[in-house]
Amino acid sequence: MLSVQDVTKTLAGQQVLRGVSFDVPAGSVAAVVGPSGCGKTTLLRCIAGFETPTSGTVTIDGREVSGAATVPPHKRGVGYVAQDGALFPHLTVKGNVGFGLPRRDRTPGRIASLLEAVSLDPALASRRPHELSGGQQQRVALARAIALRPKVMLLDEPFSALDTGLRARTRESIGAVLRDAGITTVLVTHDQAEALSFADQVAVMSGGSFRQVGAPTQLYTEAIDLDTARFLGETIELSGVVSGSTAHTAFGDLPVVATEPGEAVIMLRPSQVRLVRASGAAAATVSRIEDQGDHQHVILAADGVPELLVDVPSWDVPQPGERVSLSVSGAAIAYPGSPAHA
Ligand SMILES: Nc1ncnc2c1ncn2[C@@H]1O[C@H](COP(=O)(O)OP(=O)(O)OP(=O)(O)O)[C@@H](O)[C@H]1O
Repeated sequence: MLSVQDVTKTLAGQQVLRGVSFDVPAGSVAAVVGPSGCGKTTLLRCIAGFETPTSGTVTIDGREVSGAATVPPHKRGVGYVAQDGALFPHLTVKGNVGFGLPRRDRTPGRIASLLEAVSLDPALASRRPHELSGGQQQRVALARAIALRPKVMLLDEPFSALDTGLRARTRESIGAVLRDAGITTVLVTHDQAEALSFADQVAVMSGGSFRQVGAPTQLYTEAIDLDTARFLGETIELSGVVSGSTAHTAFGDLPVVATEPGEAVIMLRPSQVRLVRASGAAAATVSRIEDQGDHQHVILAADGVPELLVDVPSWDVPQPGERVSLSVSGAAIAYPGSPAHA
């Protein structure tokens, strides 16, 4: 429904986008995640029409809006919420939210339901933007964009000014509003946990191109390379030698997704790993414990290899000197490279 094909963009002599392609099916949510400066905002601006791609095409609902012909931003059916919200300072909250709606739709009930959708107290409706916090302003900007029921919604870090609890709640309610309305959405964020929890499809961006595009679970469990795996979440990394579907490591033999035999970095997600205490085949020794409150870091040592950190719940903590082994759910993945150490 939204299709971006081989889009490049050069700005001030620098190639900011280097051939970006992805399709976002109608009514679904895609997230683009990547470090600061990798080109996320530039990609959104190309989709919105605020920038013209140097080459490549953008198609919305089967109509090419950027490429051979160029459709101006206001005729693309695209909503855009910028990082700073960009509210009209002289209008109240209800004036901002109702801006662009036909007069007959600017009813108190409609405005209140839009404010509710973004978890904003309707009592704020008569305030002006300078009387709101940054996070409240951001939510007014979201409500204003949703009000117009665009075909495509582009969200540039819209939750970044909100604190953790409010951020999760607002994200859920905005996600539900967008899905219920069948609005095709692209969210840009540098927060991988946000991307993985919000979207049907996640694109990992780096240096102006996509490294990997896929469903959240697929990316998390089958990252294409070690850097992407590290970017998407915590890793446990061991040196090992792969043979068939087993990786031989100093911490014992572990199941691994079958791959090229030989030396590799064996990567596990922390949630895959459990410590087994008092095992006859124990492979490691607990060298020390670091108290994290709700859980404990257990630092393991094995002969001649760097330490390894495994989390355990605070109510089942092994003692320093105790012998333990690793029990793994699913399989590890082997990558070329060198492991990061505890
Ligand atoms: N108008 C411009 N002229 C020249 N260079 C630009 C322009 N806009 C962006 N850039 C450069 O393009 C690169 C990508 O910028 P962009 O804002 O797209 O990144 P981003 O991934 O959205 O970053 P952030 O997460 O920090 O917002 C950066 O190196 C930036 O300096």
